Amino acid sequence: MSSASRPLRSVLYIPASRTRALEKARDLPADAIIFDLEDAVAPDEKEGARRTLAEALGAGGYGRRLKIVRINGLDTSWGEQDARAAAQTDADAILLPKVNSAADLDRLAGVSRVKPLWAMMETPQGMLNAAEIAAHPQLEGMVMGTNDLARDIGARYRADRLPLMSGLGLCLLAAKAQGRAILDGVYNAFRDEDGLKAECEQGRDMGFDGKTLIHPAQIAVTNDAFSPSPEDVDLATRQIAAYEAAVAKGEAVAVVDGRIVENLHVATARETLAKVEAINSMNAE
Ligand SMILES: CC(C)(COP(=O)(O)OP(=O)(O)OC[C@H]1O[C@@H](n2cnc3c(N)ncnc32)[C@H](O)[C@@H]1OP(=O)(O)O)[C@@H](O)C(=O)NCCC(=O)NCCSC(=O)C[C@H](O)C(=O)O
Ligand SMILES: [Mg+2]
Repeated sequence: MSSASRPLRSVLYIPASRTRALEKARDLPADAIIFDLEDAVAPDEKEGARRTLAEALGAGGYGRRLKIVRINGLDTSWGEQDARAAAQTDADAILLPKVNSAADLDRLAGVSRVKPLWAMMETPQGMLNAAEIAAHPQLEGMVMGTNDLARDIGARYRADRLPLMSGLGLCLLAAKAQGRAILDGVYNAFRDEDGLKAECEQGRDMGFDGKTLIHPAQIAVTNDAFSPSPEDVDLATRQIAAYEAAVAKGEAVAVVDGRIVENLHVATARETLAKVEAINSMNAE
């Protein structure tokens, strides 16, 4: 199953050096996992984390969740070995941090041709080159790195994320133009449920497929925010029925709840129902 047809609402980072967290994740209801060899792992632990991760993936137990390995940058002493090691596991994709251009992905593709690639979008140069990065033939998805981005542009934290909006928007447009998945950045205050909920809803409304997370306590809120609500399902069902009735009468437009429904709205409604089906099918496992 490709990542396009599976839910990506909640995507949990797990430091690859934390054996207990790697074990715990097998039973967590996150849609996908990013096994992190980069920022969550201290320099002294990098080599050990690579081995620990290979063992954890070898042991399996992560079900149908998308499994992504975030390697260290290829300009570090660990990056190339990380990429080679990740290529030998059953991970679904390799995530390259701090991607500045499509050439960075070419370099990773040279080391690992076998796995789909994901790109961390978290540098000013990366924002400006988002279109060429999204168009890379081996790329499957993008992940916003809002901590690095905020640092690089000198932005302060704001609940409305105004300073980050141009970067988020550029990457969203680039990903959507190429049909790639795109995930929102992390919410650092992992015990603040209300703040997380607000940021999830903002990302969802912008068009992100899901949100990256740092702690298991963030999964339920995020799954809820990125799942179609019962009201969404009800509306979608009524829109499809009304439109089909209109078409049967030779008309191209229906009206539901005082709003027009055309073929494009019906396409969205069908996608909503398909998303619910994909979520139910994943939950059934
Ligand atoms: C933030 C943490 C350091 C907190 O860890 P801890 O103090 O251990 O939390 P808890 O005691 O509340 O943990 C409770 C149980 O949950 C497990 N746990 C904790 N975190 C995870 C996790 N991420 N995945 C799976 N399981 C997890 C603990 O083992 C406890 O289990 P149990 O023993 O059974 O009770 C910690 O959460 C953490 O390290 N989080 C990940 C941080 C991380 O990955 N950072 C890098 C990614 S963010 C980033 O780099 C974004 C981007 O690049 C950017 O620029 O923005
Ligand atoms: Mg980062």
